[in-house]
Amino acid sequence: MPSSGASKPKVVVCRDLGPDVMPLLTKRDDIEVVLWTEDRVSDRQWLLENVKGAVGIVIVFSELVDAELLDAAGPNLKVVSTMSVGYEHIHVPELAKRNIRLGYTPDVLTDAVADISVMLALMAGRNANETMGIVREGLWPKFIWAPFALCGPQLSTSGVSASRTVGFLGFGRISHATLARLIPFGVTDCIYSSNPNSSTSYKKERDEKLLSQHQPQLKSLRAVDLDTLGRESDVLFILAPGGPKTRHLVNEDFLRKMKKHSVLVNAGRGTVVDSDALAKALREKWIWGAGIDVVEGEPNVGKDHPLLKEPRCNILPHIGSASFETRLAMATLAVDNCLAGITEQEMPAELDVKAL
Ligand SMILES: O=CC(=O)O
Repeated sequence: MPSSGASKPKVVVCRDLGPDVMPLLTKRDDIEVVLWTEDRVSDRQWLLENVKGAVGIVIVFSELVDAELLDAAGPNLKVVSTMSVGYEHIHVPELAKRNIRLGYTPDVLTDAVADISVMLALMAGRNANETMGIVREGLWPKFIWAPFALCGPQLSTSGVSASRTVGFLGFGRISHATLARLIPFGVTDCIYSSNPNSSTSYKKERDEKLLSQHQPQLKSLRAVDLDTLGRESDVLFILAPGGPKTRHLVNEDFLRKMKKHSVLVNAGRGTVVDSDALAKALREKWIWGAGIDVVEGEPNVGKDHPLLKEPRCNILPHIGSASFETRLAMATLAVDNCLAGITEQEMPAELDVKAL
C-alpha cells in the first residue's frame, strides 16, 4: 500500500485496476493512493478506517456506499467513482445531501453486456447447463441420441415459421444494443417496459429512431405494462438498473403469466427477480429456461441456492462486462472520473445525484 506525504489528498481504491490503469493514480505525486490489494470485496472495516479524510474513492459494485461510509470519510470527500454502470450499491440521496459527486462507467460496457445477454438467451433456450452437465459428468456415452431429446426453443426464426417477440424490462442503452444483435436472428416484434419517469416525447423520438434503424425487419416496437410484457415475451431480457423501485418486479405472479416456452434473461440486477419464485417457475415448468448473470444476494450464491438445483437455470457469476477490452475501458474511465472529481473538473461520465 503506497503511502507518501501525509498531507497529500488521499484516494482510496478498492481494487487493483491493473498495470495499465493503476499508474494513472500511483505515478501522480500530488495524491496519496491507498489500495485494497486483494481480488475480493474490500473488507468493510478496512474501508471504514482507510476512507477517513479521503477526497476520492474508487469502488466496484460490491462496495456499499451508505451514510456510515460517508460519515467515516468525513467532509473532504468530493467524489465516489464506481467502476460500474449500475449504482444500486450507492445510497445516492446520501451523496446528494453531502454534495459528493458520483462517477460511473456507462457506454464502454454496453457491447460486452449485450453480447452476454444474447449468449444467455441462447444458453437458456438450448439447454446449455443441462446438456453440458451430461458431458461433464461422463454420461455422454450412455446418452441415446433421439430425434427430440434435449431440444429447446430456437432463438432465430429463419427457417422456422414462428415469429419471436422479444421483451425488455428496462429499455436503455444495453437493451438497444441487445435488440440490434437480435435483428439478424429474425426478431420482428419488440415490447418493453421502462423507466416511468422518461418523458413521452423522449420515448416517441427514441422509438421512431430504433424502428427506422432496424427497417425493414423490425415491424413493431411498443411500450407495454408489466402484465403484457410477461404474457407476450418469448424471450424476456431484464436489463433494469435495480434499486427499490424494481425490486422483485419479476415475482411469482409475473412468472405465472409467462409463456411455457419463454426464456428469461437477467443481466441487469439480481434484485429485480425473486429467486425463489424463479426456481419454482423452472421446477414447475411455467417457463422454459433462464439465463442469469446476476442473482439477488450475490456473491453469496452457494451450492444450496435454489436456482442451482434447476438444470434449466444457466447461471454466470456476474461477468457481463468481463472482456479484457471492456474492463480496461471501465477501469480507465473510473480513474478519469475520480481525478476529474478531486480536481473539480468536468467528469467524463457523471451521474447527477440531485436529479436521481
Ligand atoms: O453490473 C455491472 C455494472 O453495473 O457495471
